Amino acid sequence: MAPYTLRWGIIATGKISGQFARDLLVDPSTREVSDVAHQITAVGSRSVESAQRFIDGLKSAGEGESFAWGAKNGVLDNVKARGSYDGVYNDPNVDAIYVGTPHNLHYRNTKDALLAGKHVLCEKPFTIDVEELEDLIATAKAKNVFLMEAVWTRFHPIAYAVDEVIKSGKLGKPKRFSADFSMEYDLDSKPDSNRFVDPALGGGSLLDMGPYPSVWAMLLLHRNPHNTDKFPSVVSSHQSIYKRSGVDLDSRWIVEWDGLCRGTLTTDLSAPGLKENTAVVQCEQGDLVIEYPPQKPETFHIIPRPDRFIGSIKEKTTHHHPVHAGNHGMSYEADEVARCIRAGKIQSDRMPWDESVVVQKWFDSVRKSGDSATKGMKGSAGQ
Ligand SMILES: NC(=O)C1=CN([C@@H]2O[C@H](COP(=O)(O)OP(=O)(O)OC[C@H]3O[C@@H](n4cnc5c(N)ncnc54)[C@H](OP(=O)(O)O)[C@@H]3O)[C@@H](O)[C@H]2O)C=CC1
Ligand SMILES: O=C1OC[C@@H](O)[C@H](O)[C@H]1O
Repeated sequence: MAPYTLRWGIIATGKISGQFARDLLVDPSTREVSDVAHQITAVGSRSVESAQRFIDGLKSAGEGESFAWGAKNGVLDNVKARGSYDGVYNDPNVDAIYVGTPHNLHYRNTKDALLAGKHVLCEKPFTIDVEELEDLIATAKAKNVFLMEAVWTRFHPIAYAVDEVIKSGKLGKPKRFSADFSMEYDLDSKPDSNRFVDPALGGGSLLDMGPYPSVWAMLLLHRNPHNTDKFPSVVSSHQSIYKRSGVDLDSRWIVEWDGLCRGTLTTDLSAPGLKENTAVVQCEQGDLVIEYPPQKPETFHIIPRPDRFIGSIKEKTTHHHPVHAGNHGMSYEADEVARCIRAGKIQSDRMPWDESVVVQKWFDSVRKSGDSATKGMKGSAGQ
């Protein structure tokens, strides 16, 4: 049977939109996919020149680059450069919109696309606050269109492999959890307009990096068969402030899953991160440990408890699950969007709205309890 082909409109021509578009141009068979395929039919930017440059860049992939396949095989046939985002929302040749703008714009761009009747994949973090997110969900329901937060990591091969271990029950009940995303970003060398530095763009470590320790909290704890708490909340948090602009340099928060355990989640723009244990769940029978980087890990370990504690895991085992060669790792989430839309679904079981809401509420709590320049930032829902 011919694959179902989803026609994408890309909103914004920044760094990650480029990465997402290049992954749409990779031959799906290289990741063993034959049921869905992708086309890019429009690119929208604040300037038509930038949209055209973006398209030209995709078309001029060098021989040997994995995304050269798409240009030769029709993925960019009939693609249009648009000098406004509206031009993409209103394009009848676009089925689904990818939103790759800074955090403060996710709500406005996603809402406009949904209102135009388009399906939407919106970059993380979904919105600035949970009111915005709830409004987007209500809009997707009202328009009967698909909506998902682009948490790409959830769709990586390693995420499914970790699921299997958790669901097998061999680790037993979780006792505690920690997950971190840190990177030495050198904010001092960046201009005031940089999206990490500028509070008006939703800058700081929490909103940008917080989705990744949260991925592992959701996969290792929240979706764990031992968990019954649908609304785990933040019981304590702390933020350090980057003085020049007032954004959070680091954020730390503790979440409690009632009846299960607590987890510590951290983000940091000033330190390089933990190579071998970026996320750890300690369970009755042994530990599961995921290596850096948390947004795209390739390796996890299952580790026995320390010698003087008895557990049924007797030997350390190491498990490698890289993304397929030639693929940055974003095509898997695009495949999920295509499959859901083909099936007539408006949300994904793998990245459901209620789980985005749980995480968004953590960010709201940490932000509002802290002292950063985004503390009082209100989303624009209802305005
Ligand atoms: N999944 C992942 O791995 C990653 C996700 N991200 C997420 O993607 C989003 C974008 O990040 P990234 O691509 O790094 O950001 P960039 O700054 O590289 O790009 C953002 C783009 O948004 C558009 N834009 C519209 N209004 C503004 C504005 N006022 N200021 C700046 N840009 C504006 C611009 O495109 P134009 O001029 O064409 O309109 C710009 O190029 C964020 O939500 C981020 O968290 C980022 C990196 C990795
Ligand atoms: O989503 C992301 O993943 C990779 C990071 O380097 C980046 O800051 C972030 O936006």
